[in-house]
Amino acid sequence: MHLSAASDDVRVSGENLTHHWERVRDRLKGEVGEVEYRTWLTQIILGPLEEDEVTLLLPTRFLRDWVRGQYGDRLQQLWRAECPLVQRVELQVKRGATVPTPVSAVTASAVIPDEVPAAQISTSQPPVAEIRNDLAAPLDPRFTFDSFVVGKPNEFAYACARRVAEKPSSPGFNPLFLYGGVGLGKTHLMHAIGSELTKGGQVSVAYMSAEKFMYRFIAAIRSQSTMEFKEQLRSVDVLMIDDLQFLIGKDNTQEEFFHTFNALVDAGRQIIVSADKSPSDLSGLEDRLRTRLGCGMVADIHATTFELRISILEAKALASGVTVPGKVLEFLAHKITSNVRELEGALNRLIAHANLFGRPVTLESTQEVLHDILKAHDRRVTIEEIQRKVAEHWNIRLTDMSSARRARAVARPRQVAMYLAKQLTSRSLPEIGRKFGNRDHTTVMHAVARVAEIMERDTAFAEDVELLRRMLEG
Ligand SMILES: Nc1ncnc2c1ncn2[C@@H]1O[C@H](COP(=O)(O)OP(=O)(O)OP(=O)(O)O)[C@@H](O)[C@H]1O
Repeated sequence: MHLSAASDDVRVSGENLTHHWERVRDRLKGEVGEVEYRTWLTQIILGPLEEDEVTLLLPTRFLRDWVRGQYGDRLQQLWRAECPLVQRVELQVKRGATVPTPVSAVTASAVIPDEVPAAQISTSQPPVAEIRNDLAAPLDPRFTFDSFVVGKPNEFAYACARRVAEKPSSPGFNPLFLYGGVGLGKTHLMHAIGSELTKGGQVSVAYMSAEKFMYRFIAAIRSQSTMEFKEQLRSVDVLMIDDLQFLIGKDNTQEEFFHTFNALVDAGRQIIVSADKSPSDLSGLEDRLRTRLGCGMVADIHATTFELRISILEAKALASGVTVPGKVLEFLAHKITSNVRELEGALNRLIAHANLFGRPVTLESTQEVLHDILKAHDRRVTIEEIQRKVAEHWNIRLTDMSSARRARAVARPRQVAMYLAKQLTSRSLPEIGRKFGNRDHTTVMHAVARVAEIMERDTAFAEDVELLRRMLEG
């Protein structure tokens, strides 16, 4: 019954009830302040009074929970004080509830969208963190915990991610802040958490890059649908924002993110953020945001070790079904140390090549196929290193690299060292000559030509030189 009598002798008319509600609202507004009121409370619509219970309607489940959690008790007290017939306040979701008046140029949205049924919010297979209007990006089904190779540099971040996936919003783990250099697995771990959480279809997850967050926010301002945007974000169970460093210098977006962040954490939802630096090092982000970002669990992913790179390569090679010799994996792990993305890219190219041409992967084919990548990764080799390696290889004294001795057992390795110095460093012939006991540049020129010539006809010698080159380049 709409606006029924609360007791036999005292009745509350619809008009009176509205009047009481206005007074309750005004008092609340006075208590919480204009901004807070505009953000959360303008959307409450007065519903029916039944017995001693007044119903207040909100357009979404999220808002209902929020208002109940933050203002529920206070609303009840104010109602009781205003109208003694009202003893209880019931907060309900009303589909299609509209805001009576636009709130402001930026936050106004004449129509608040219907509450999204849980089934619609949660994802289907393959897991897609989609919530209405493509707000979030899809999760990559390849990025799972199973496909993530764990080693010393990432074991802590992995353990934290696992923990959040098992028990979101646990105290001490909210927010989860993952940070580390480029291509080290932050996005992979976030998607893995998302996929795990959406498996049961009960949890809604929104994943997006900080950049997308900003563009969506700007678009919402332009189309005057900021409120809808806020609502969408604030209705998820888990919000994941990747590459937060993008928000540095974007003050308005930071502000919006800060409010969303607070609203979600205060409502017991999980936030997961990734960045290239720790919260304290993200100078350019507002202090209050940095403080809040750092107050959950902060986990860094360190640069990979040789062992981790080998394990990752082994796992990816195995999954591809192509046999990649251990020597090739070691070679790649030595050469490509920057990040996992590049390592993976190199391996993928080898695998694609092997599949395309039906040829086995060898060290030689690897060097050929990855010529450009390897070149870019050539590390700076010094002439001293070359001399040391070559002397060790032919078992001669290091001092013989610059001595005047001309015996072939000494002269040939010295020539090889000069040849490699020319090939692997950017030093000029005179500079190389100086490092080899102040020899003339023509001596170096002669050595380079001589070594190349012998390599042409002596395969064993050529292999020796190639091996030395690979070791030095590694
Ligand atoms: N430990 C790992 N095991 C398996 N694959 C990994 C691992 N670390 C990274 N990768 C892979 O490396 C690639 C790059 O990882 P990802 O995109 O997660 O890096 P990121 O840290 O988010 O980088 P960016 O800073 O550029 O956003 C992905 O294909 C990912 O699957």
